[in-house]
Amino acid sequence: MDIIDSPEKLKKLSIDQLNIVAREIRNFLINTLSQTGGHLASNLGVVELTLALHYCFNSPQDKIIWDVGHQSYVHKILTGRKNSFATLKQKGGLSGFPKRKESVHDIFETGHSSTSISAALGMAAGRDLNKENYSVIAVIGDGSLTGGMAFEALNNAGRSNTNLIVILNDNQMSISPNVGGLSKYLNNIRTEPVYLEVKEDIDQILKKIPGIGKSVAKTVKRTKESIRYLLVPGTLFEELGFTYVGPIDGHDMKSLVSVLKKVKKMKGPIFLHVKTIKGKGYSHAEKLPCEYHGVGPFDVKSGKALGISKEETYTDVFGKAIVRLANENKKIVAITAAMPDGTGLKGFQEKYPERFFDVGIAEQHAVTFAAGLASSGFHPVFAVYSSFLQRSYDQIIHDVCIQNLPVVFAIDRAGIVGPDGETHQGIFDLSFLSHMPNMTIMAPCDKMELEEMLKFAFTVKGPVAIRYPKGKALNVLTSDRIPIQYQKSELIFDGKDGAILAVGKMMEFAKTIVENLKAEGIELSLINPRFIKPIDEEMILNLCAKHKFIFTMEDNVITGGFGSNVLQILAQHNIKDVFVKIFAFPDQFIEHGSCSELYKAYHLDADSMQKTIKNILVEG
Ligand SMILES: Cc1ncc(C[n+]2csc(CCOP(=O)(O)OP(=O)(O)O)c2C)c(N)n1
Ligand SMILES: CC(=O)[C@@H](O)[C@H](O)COP(=O)(O)O
Ligand SMILES: [Mg+2]
Repeated sequence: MDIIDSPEKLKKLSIDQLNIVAREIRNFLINTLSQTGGHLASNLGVVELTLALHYCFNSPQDKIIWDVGHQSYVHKILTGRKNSFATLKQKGGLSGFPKRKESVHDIFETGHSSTSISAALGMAAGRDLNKENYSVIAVIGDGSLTGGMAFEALNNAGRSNTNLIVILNDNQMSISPNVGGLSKYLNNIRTEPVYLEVKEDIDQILKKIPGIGKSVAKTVKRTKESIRYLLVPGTLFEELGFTYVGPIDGHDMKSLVSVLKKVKKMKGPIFLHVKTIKGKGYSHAEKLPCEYHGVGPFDVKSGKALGISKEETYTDVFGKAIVRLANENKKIVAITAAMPDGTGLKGFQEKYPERFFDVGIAEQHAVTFAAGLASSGFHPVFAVYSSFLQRSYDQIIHDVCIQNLPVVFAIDRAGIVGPDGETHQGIFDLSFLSHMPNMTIMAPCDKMELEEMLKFAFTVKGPVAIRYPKGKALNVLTSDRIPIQYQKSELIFDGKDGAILAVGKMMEFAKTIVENLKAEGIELSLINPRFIKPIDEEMILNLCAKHKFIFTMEDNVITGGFGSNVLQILAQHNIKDVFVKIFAFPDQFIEHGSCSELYKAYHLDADSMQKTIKNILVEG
């Protein structure tokens, strides 16, 4: 394996040698990820498939697009990046997803699911327009195939007549077990794996039937079709216009290489169905693929997580609170887009299975589905990561907000998420939700407030978004708090030298800053805005009457976020004598790294902000 630092070297190996490399790669993945963490189970499942792809095709001339990209580690190893794995997902280190700046072999960047077939079809169309000749291959998991974009692309590609290869990596798992009709359909094909072999024999069989010659070609075709229907229960992909090949064993190197070589020569859109086992080769991961989907450091022998924090997270707080609320309010129903564990809905799923809906990786559908439930008298909560909610922008406006339907958006992983990087940072939700009429947006500053806000959200007669961060749930403020009132902020400290308005998680930093500066004789007011929308305008105007300096803090991009909404109020009221400093992420994509490193890098940690505030106040 050490000598394989480019696909060219791989091509010189025999099938037996490829199998040895596969074993070595598995050991490498298990040992390395046991220290760095990462998406273990998905990568263990595609070792042979990735080797066979690089063996049979010529990347980067041939384009391989990895859907989601969390399973691209083997591809990274084979394209010269093995020695960077110690830095996986760390600041300045190897990304956990395909990145064009990392390698010419990373032909298209991914992170969110279900984009690969569209991108591949676009590349194939570009190739055809340029009259070039190379293969374009989308590798998509069965979970990602449940996303709407994948269906849209299949529909488009199937009738396109272009040469395109879609490889379905079917391990029957999303992060959790895969759901839905398509998953059931694939499972039926998996259990009746006779098509590929028999299809090749059909012509032979027909030739033996007397009287069938060229003149009866139509009859032959019809007979072939009916035999095909007999053998495969539904040929969805063929009906869409693809040539379906499979299912084949994705851990049998010989079959993979032989089929890929054939597929490479075939014309038109090809759908190759490959069966794999998530976590293959590491018994703990094979047994519990969901737990080993994404891991932190772990002990290789026992499989046990190392140094895992038993501390309660905001996800846990949400998960428990929603079960309690659902107990009192039978109209509460919960929706996830394939992430019951990550969003904390597992408890709800167990307690109220009939009121729980896993719709697959289908965030757009989830929102409109919630709107439908709300229209029939239910009060849905859609628990979703901030970055994945980006998918549902129009559905939130068109299906929820315009009709002012009571849907609660429980937005987890809001703000910086850290090691997953650009595609996963939840730093846009305040901006893209703020401009939606009828939307209420709240951000709790600690765990008690998350519970209170969730309770409050179900009393609002319209859409409500509550956004909370990844990680440990804190008790930031004291327990004697004023109850939540619509559009009302909360004054925490009253000072004379300036005011800080700290949204959600930023309250942790703001409180420290206020306390530290007080010790230095600087007295600041501290406000917990609670509502980002509708914003507490009265409070802002009162602050402006009293202070010359206002500091806003948010873990969102600066464009269109909370601070920018504050400035808008000042502009509308023609207030010119108050200086507003917005602490927010700049108008750029934020790379991977630990959360604390990223806050520091963007001068949004308590120390950096304290220095900036002090400078401003001292310089006047
Ligand atoms: C739009 C979107 N929603 C949710 C996710 C979170 N997510 C990452 S991987 C994954 C499961 C993917 O399943 P599959 O494509 O079958 O890949 P496997 O891990 O089984 O190899 C999910 C839900 C995502 N990346 N993108
Ligand atoms: C690849 C992907 O999108 C998910 O697996 C994501 O990495 C999960 O993030 P959490 O670990 O925060 O649940
Ligand atoms: Mg899968």
